Amino acid sequence: MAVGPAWAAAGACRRVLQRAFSLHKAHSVKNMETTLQLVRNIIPPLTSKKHKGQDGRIGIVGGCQEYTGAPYFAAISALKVPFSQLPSCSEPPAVVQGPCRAGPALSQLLVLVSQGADLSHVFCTQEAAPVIKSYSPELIVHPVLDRPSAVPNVEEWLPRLHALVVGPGLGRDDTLLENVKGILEASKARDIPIVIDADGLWLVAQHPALIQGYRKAVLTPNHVEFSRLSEAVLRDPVDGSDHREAVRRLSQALGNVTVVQKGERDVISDGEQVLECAQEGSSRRCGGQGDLLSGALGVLVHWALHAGPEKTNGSSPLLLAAMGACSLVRQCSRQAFQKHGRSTTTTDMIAEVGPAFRILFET
Ligand SMILES: NC(=O)C1=CN([C@@H]2O[C@H](COP(=O)(O)OP(=O)(O)OC[C@H]3O[C@@H](n4cnc5c(N)ncnc54)[C@H](O)[C@@H]3O)[C@@H](O)[C@H]2O)[C@@H](O)CC1
Ligand SMILES: Nc1ncnc2c1ncn2[C@@H]1O[C@H](COP(=O)(O)OP(=O)(O)OP(=O)(O)O)[C@@H](O)[C@H]1O
Ligand SMILES: [Mg+2]
Repeated sequence: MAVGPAWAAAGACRRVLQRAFSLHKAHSVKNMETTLQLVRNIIPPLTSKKHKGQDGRIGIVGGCQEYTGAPYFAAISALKVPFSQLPSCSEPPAVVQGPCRAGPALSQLLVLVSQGADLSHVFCTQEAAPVIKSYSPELIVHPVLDRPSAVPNVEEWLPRLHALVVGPGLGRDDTLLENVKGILEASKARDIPIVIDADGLWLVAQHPALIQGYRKAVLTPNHVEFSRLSEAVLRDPVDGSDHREAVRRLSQALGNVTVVQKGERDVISDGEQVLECAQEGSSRRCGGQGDLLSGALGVLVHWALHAGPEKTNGSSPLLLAAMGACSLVRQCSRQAFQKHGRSTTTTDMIAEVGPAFRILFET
């Protein structure tokens, strides 16, 4: 087979990346920069040639009586990641909220983007819906998750969604979890990328077969969720002395599903490569930062898979997406902490998504 220069360049870049991350600590700053350069490649350019929906619509599955903040944080962070899709004026008024695309000059367009765009759908319980809607008029909220018809109700929207984030604020009610099983199966059948977090991970720990071998899934466990999952899947206690190997093993056991273990450093693996995100964040550990990550990751996963191999230079798109989202959330945390110190909350971090994105990916 003829090997072209682009392929050779891709191979060389992959080897550089692999070598870079196997020598992790010594070159961590350089490695982060190498990967962030690839992340920049997957960000879709802002152009007037795009059609409605091309840059992504994200669905969040979560939100119940107890937890309304988590799905809101995930949905609003997906909405705030800049250069996402602008709503078209031809969208039905019932679902379009916020600015629409009517051919404004670039400067106006940038202002509109920084105000947010219509792309986040939340699928939650009846009780949670009015609460989530009241946080933001920009979110599209479907009160369907506790209905007997939940699966077909969500399935109806799947053709219009580019990625699903499952679990923030879902809770652990058996009926809801049963519905989410059906939603996961329907999404896999359509080959939709799925980010699984929080109670979605609880469900996966009970039924690992749900995502076993699904290469378009990314799991984002925190410390406790990671231990729970590892024990369920590997059936032995986690080796706390080697995070990288523990994450790689879990990913491999799940059939190379991408795993992002959040912590002081975020460890990311697809069962083969292992990356670490050591972007400076902050010491503030308020609730909701993980939800911010899962929402942003939903957008980046779509962008990375959509970008194609010439943009990712042969690297795993999901690893790049994870590295991008982790860096973004940590940078938001750092900037928010500089302004608000110990009183920083996740809402302060959301306000930093646009500026953090520019610093990381547009310089
Ligand atoms: N405002 C909201 O509505 C929020 C709701 N949340 C939701 O709350 C539900 C339960 O989530 P939990 O994260 O509490 O999950 P769990 O109920 O599994 O609890 C995990 C526990 O581990 C602790 N933990 C986390 N990281 C740790 C670490 N590094 N070392 C030691 N302990 C650690 C947490 O404090 C928590 O008590 C989920 O649906 C989640 O999405 C959270 O996302 C936070 C914000
Ligand atoms: N010790 C730490 N130092 C710096 N950043 C951290 C630390 N622990 C977690 N983070 C960052 O905080 C973000 C959320 O991780 P965390 O472990 O708090 O998730 P979580 O428990 O799921 O959050 P949530 O409250 O939303 O459920 C991640 O981007 C991660 O990089
Ligand atoms: Mg969480």
